[in-house]
Amino acid sequence: MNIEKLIEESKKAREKAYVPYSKFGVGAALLTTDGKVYHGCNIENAAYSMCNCAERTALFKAYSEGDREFSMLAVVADTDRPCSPCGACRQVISELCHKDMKVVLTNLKGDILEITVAELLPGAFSPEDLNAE
Ligand SMILES: O=c1ccn([C@H]2C[C@H](O)[C@@H](CO)O2)c(=O)[nH]1
Ligand SMILES: [Zn+2]
Repeated sequence: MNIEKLIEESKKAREKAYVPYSKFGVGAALLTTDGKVYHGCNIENAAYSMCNCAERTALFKAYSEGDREFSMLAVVADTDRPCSPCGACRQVISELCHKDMKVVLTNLKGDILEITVAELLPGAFSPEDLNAE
């Protein structure tokens, strides 16, 4: 599975977005090290703070199925710049994915930004911080 194919998967995921309030659909595709792809879309709610982003949907689906090892995450939305994950997703991605994992941010115009998990959230609060005495 290459970058272009995973981006296509993220676009398919975006078509499932439930976005009656923002009308802003986002898609994510998470590739496991053994080649499985988890789709995620954003899912909104009339109680707005309950909205779940596409990135966390994909990660939580994978974790809940027992998958823990990932090689790439692609995210797409109809944005001017490559879609930029929110702070909450950056925090969750930082904990659940390897710091060197590739993150591919893109938009419908075809702009692509390739970064790593570490670059998404430099200095992220991490599980190790809980162990300080
Ligand atoms: O990277 C992003 C940015 C935003 N959203 C969602 C949250 C909300 O449903 C809508 C508008 O913020 O887009 C995502 O799913 N991922
Ligand atoms: Zn988010």
